[in-house]
Amino acid sequence: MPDDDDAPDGPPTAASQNEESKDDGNAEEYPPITPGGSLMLAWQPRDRPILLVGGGSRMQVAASRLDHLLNASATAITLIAPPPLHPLIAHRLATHPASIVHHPRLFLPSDLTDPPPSLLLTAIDDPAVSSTIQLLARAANIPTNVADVPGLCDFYFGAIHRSGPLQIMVSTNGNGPRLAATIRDRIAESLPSNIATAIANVGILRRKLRGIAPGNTGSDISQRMAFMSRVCDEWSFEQLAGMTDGEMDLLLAGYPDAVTSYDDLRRAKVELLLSDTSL
Ligand SMILES: C[C@@]1(CC(=O)O)c2cc3[nH]c(cc4nc(cc5[nH]c(cc(n2)[C@H]1CCC(=O)O)[C@@](C)(CC(=O)O)[C@@H]5CCC(=O)O)C(CC(=O)O)=C4CCC(=O)O)c(CCC(=O)O)c3CC(=O)O
Ligand SMILES: NC(=O)C1=CN([C@@H]2O[C@H](COP(=O)(O)OP(=O)(O)OC[C@H]3O[C@@H](n4cnc5c(N)ncnc54)[C@H](O)[C@@H]3O)[C@@H](O)[C@H]2O)C=CC1
Repeated sequence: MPDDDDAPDGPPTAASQNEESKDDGNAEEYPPITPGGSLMLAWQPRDRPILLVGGGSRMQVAASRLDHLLNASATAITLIAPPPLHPLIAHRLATHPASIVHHPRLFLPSDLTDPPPSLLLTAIDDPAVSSTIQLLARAANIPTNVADVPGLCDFYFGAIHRSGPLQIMVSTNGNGPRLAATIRDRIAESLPSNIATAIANVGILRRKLRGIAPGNTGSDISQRMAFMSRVCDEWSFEQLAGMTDGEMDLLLAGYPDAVTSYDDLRRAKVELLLSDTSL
């Protein structure tokens, strides 16, 4: 009997047998698989319907979920929560009326069908109702988070740090949520202060690059990727954060071959300025 607790239940499938037969003898060269983690993604809710159930005040869980949704630009949130509402939720309803529809009542099964949400979050203090909602959602294949009940969650929330375009989520995979927040704070403290500007500038540079080299063949893409990778590796966060629009254009003038270093670019800029004034 194999003593592998992580092995999936049931007989091997055609796919798993096929995987075994593909072992080419280089197994020790490949990174090991460590099951038991989470699939961490960067979900883009956009206008897809999302259902949030609960609006309580004790631990502010629904209020925090709502803020996460709004920060992710979700625009089709339905909130099912009888009064009283947490004051932060009331404030968000007032400031984001186009993105949130509030029904001041208890959950109804029809909330899962009319329309079916792409995501369901519950933050309520009634475990029996929580598990009924989760059973209905599971039957309808709706990914669900039941705050406080890991066994009923298809996905967990994590401790999140946000700075402009940068977002970092720490998960302890259910082991220590409070520790996740502490680790998040330590990571945030260790980040350079200009990191958000550096990332935003790289975003601008990448868009400019696609403007001057819009090709979509495999080699166009590889060339753009190699150039951007070199810029990101060779320039420091500080240099990237300080990059002006004109410097970006100068840097891109070397595309696809030269990736000018920060010092060379500054020197080229001075030379350009000098030659301009000598005209
Ligand atoms: C599984 C998970 C499911 C989910 O909710 O998604 C879950 C479950 C449970 N939380 C419990 C307790 C606490 N949760 C917090 C705080 C947070 N909890 C969050 C996520 C998660 N909590 C998911 C796992 C994430 C991971 O492990 O990485 C954070 C990170 C994100 C967020 O919720 O937004 C947010 C901090 C965010 C921030 O600060 O920014 C605090 C601390 C505090 O409130 O200050 C406490 C008290 C201290 C303690 O217990 O550690 C209990 C026990 C209840 C009991 O004892 O009865 C359970 C149930 C259980 O473990 O069985
Ligand atoms: N991150 C986490 O995982 C954490 C989870 N929790 C848990 O999350 C849950 C919610 O906590 P709080 O936000 O403090 O809220 P709360 O406990 O103050 O209020 C519960 C809310 O649920 C609503 N509610 C109850 N039954 C409902 C139903 N059938 N339909 C719609 N709404 C219903 C109530 O009207 C109220 O707004 C609690 O069980 C709490 O223990 C608490 C701390 C951390």
